[in-house]
Amino acid sequence: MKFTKMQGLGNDYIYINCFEEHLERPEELSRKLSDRHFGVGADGLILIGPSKTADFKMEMYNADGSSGEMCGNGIRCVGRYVHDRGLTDQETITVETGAGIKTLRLHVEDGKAKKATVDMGEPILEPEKIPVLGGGERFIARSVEVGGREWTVTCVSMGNPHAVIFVPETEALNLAEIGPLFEFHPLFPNRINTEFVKVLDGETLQMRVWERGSGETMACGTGACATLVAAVLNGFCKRSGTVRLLGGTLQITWDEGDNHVYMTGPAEFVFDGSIAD
Ligand SMILES: N[C@@H](CCC[C@H](N)C(=O)O)C(=O)O
Repeated sequence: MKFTKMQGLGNDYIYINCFEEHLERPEELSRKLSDRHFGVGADGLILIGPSKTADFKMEMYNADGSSGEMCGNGIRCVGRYVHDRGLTDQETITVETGAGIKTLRLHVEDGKAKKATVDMGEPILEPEKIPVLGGGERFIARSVEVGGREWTVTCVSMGNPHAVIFVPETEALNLAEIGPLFEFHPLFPNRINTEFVKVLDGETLQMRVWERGSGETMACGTGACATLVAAVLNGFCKRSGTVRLLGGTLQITWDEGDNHVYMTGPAEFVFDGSIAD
């Protein structure tokens, strides 16, 4: 079976072209191939295939085999893959995901879709839809005890669930210890992606992320969108800004007109490979 490894800001996935390949157990394959010592090494697996409702369909699996509804860095790589490998000649494409159909505008340079702007849709703020327990209209700046410490948490879904926490410093945090305590906290029935964010100024946010199912990653596109939305809701940031992650930066805008979040960032090929069995 052929595969392609790609990355968006160091958030790396193994991509399978399901127009050509047939997969039986993607959860198991994701676990096996994502292993950085015994496999190819990745944050998970992304399948690109035909859709009945959009130009393409994307399915994503985390490194532990669980599935995610949406992947912001992954969808830009899907855009680059289908464009650069000749599956489309369009520069605006639609992709069906577990969080609905997303529209991508590809930024083509020298024949390559090196960047994309993705319409990530409207953020979901109702606690029962995120989902997070606790009721109320929105889950903004609520105090939650995790690991014997009080954290101020804002929850946002970008089709997948995020808990955003504003902290004075991100570097010193031991994410390997705190991350799983949030991910498996009983407050979050579907587990959670957690972003730890330092506000640098009114349009610049610095973030580290502990991803549901993959642990700490270099970047999370949906997480960067949730972070900007949470920063606006808390009065820390303008509606358009830069999110700095370990692997690079994303430009995020929460449009006042249509209430949609727009994400712009790069997408890169790493290598092609094949798996014997
Ligand atoms: N890295 C992704 C998000 C991947 C899915 C996430 N771990 C989940 O389970 O929701 C991104 O760039 O958005």
